Amino acid sequence: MNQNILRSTSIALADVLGNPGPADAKLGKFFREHREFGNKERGWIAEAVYGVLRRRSFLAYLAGNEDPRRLLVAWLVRVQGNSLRELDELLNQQQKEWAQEIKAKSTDGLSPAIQADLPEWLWERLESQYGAEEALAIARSMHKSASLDLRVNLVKSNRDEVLARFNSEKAGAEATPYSPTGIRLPQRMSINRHPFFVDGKIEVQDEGSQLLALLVAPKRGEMIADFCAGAGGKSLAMGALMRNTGRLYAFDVSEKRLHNLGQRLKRSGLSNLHSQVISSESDPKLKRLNGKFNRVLVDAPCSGLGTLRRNPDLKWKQTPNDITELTAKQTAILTRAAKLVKAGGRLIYATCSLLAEENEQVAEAFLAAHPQFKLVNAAEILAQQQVELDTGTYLKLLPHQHETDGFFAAVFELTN
Ligand SMILES: C[S@@+](CC[C@H](N)C(=O)[O-])C[C@H]1O[C@@H](n2cnc3c(N)ncnc32)[C@H](O)[C@@H]1O
Repeated sequence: MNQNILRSTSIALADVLGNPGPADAKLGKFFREHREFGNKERGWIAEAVYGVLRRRSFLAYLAGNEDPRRLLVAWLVRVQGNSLRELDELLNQQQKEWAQEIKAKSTDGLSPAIQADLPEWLWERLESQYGAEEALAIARSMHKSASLDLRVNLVKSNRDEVLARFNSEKAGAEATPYSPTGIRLPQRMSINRHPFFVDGKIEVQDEGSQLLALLVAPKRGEMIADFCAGAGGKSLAMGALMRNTGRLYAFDVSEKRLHNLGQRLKRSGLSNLHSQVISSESDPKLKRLNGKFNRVLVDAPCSGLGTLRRNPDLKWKQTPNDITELTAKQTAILTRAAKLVKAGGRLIYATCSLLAEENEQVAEAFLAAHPQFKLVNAAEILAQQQVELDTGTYLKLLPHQHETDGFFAAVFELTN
């Protein structure tokens, strides 16, 4: 790597820090506009940009400000632990002086929010919810990048076949600890051209997300709705659990996301999945489906704070006001989706948030307003699915404990 790469990285970082929009989309655009970089250089730039986003407040403290170049120098010296000699080719004279100054800076007495690398409001919420020690452990576990988890598509393959193939390629693949269909690769690698991916034998899916599909526990021949299907990660997992029988409706307000689901559907070999764009949760199209479903999954739009290993920019973008708006939306979607459930059927509410406001509080308010639904123990359902994981009545996955993204889920059953 050379000074030119560092200059380009600081341009990409300035865009990600200074403008609205998701970091991955901005970085994608940057690479499309800078085709001169090869795979190795792109990897380096992405790692540096994400590395800074994960430790932004710690690095800003060390750098003295948020100048992207100073943040990058601080990341190289204090997070990556590079010596000044190792950085000789990469830094210009002025940057070498910054590096020296940053290396010598004491970090004694840093505030907990800076240690956790969270905005103050978010640190306060996590601390009051989990206690200081666990909140810090959760936050720190998200300073690292996530492993690459794959889901084996049981309609086309099995876990042994996929494990054997990746291990013959020396990819260091392992079975995931909880999901019976999961495989974990230690390194992020480009999987899109892998023959098993092209053939639809595998999908990229975090183990936590796979567990949510198992928690829905759809059976062969049933009517299932995925109310917020997005690009269909959980729809595809559920369709495979149903062994391509029954009927699975994938709803979403985003035509673009459902279009992406369509692309993945072709590879999956599933024919039991029907996607439908809705205008909102109160789309009149839904009326004819009231009381028809054995299972309805609401994988609600949320703050995404459980996915900070992948999307570290979210912690700097969300505001307390966003959380208030999201909880109102989550409640409205859950309330409407509940009408689709048939007697004896189940409604599953899920988020990838860590905040009680979006999780337990939404679930409790729903139960209070809908006495015809009762809460079902998530650990018991998972045990029936051969998954040994007991996080209590609710499913609560935390990155520092389960090495998955942070997820919450509550299962409600409509009494006969
Ligand atoms: C957490 S994402 C879903 C992820 C998806 N289930 C998966 O596993 O890949 C939430 C989704 O809710 C959708 N959404 C937002 N408002 C909605 C609404 N009122 N009704 C249905 N879907 C909605 C968003 O477009 C987004 O795709």
